[in-house]
Amino acid sequence: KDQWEIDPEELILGQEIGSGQFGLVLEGKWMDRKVAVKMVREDCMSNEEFKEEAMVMMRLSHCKLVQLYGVCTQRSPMCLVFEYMEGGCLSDYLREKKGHLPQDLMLGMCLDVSEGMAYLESSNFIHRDLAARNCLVAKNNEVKVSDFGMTRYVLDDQYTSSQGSKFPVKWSAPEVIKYSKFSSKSDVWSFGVLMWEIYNEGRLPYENRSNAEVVESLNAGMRLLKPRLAPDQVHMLMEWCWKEKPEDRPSFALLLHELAAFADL
Ligand SMILES: Cn1cc(-c2ccnc(-n3ncc4cc(C(C)(C)C)cc(F)c4c3=O)c2CO)cc(Nc2ccncn2)c1=O
Repeated sequence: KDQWEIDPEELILGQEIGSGQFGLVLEGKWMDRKVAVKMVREDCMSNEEFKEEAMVMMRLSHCKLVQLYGVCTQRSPMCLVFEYMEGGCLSDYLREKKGHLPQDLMLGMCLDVSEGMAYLESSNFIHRDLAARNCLVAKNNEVKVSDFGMTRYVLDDQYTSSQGSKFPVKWSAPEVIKYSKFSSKSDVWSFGVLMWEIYNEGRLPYENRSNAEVVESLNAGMRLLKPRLAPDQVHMLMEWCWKEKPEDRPSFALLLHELAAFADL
């Protein structure tokens, strides 16, 4: 049997914790561990694609990535079994904690994400939709990166095409918006926006601007303003992530190094 195959008999399903991109997500129990179980609707992903994806994601293992434990393909709908993250998604968490986020917690969150992303970068794996909404919070307030690479299985072209209404323009690098040119350096651009979200306590970037207006202002060289709570040195990193040319942006390895230095680690 394939080592990523989980025996459905060992899986106990619980409450619904959300309706994800590909279908229902339930909390559950597997091998005495609390898990999150994502049911994948057949029309979203072919079985073969699904298994191949699972093999890739099983190999990507890091303490700051939400871990895939395995898959259940013997039943329909198939499901993905993940480590359970008590705190839910980071964007909701930031909004709930607004006004009570100490500086070292916000810096720690940026550091957590940069660690997970530096690992993906070293594995030549591109996230493609890095944002606070796609990070999760663990019991100990640790932040982990989630749903990396999963955009490749979204069938809704409102989401996948850069002209689509659901495309994450406000987190996307110029070369992604113009040419769909994804890279770890375009993930770095998104990381800059994610740092802005953290220091703005979960506020949405360019809140009352349309995607078209955002593209226009970026072309004019305009960038998101320094969040009130962000130290100058962190704002400097954000602006570095938003350099027009990908090669002028820092790597995640370098961002991790800088953020660790700010945290005196
Ligand atoms: C692992 N995990 C996943 C989730 C959870 C629940 C519902 N939808 C999602 N999401 N969220 C976002 C998401 C995004 C994508 C893109 C392709 C990148 C667009 C693809 C997805 F498949 C999902 C997904 O499934 C998640 C994230 O995968 C919630 C957890 N935990 C809690 C705990 C308490 N309250 C709420 N959630 C948890 O531990």
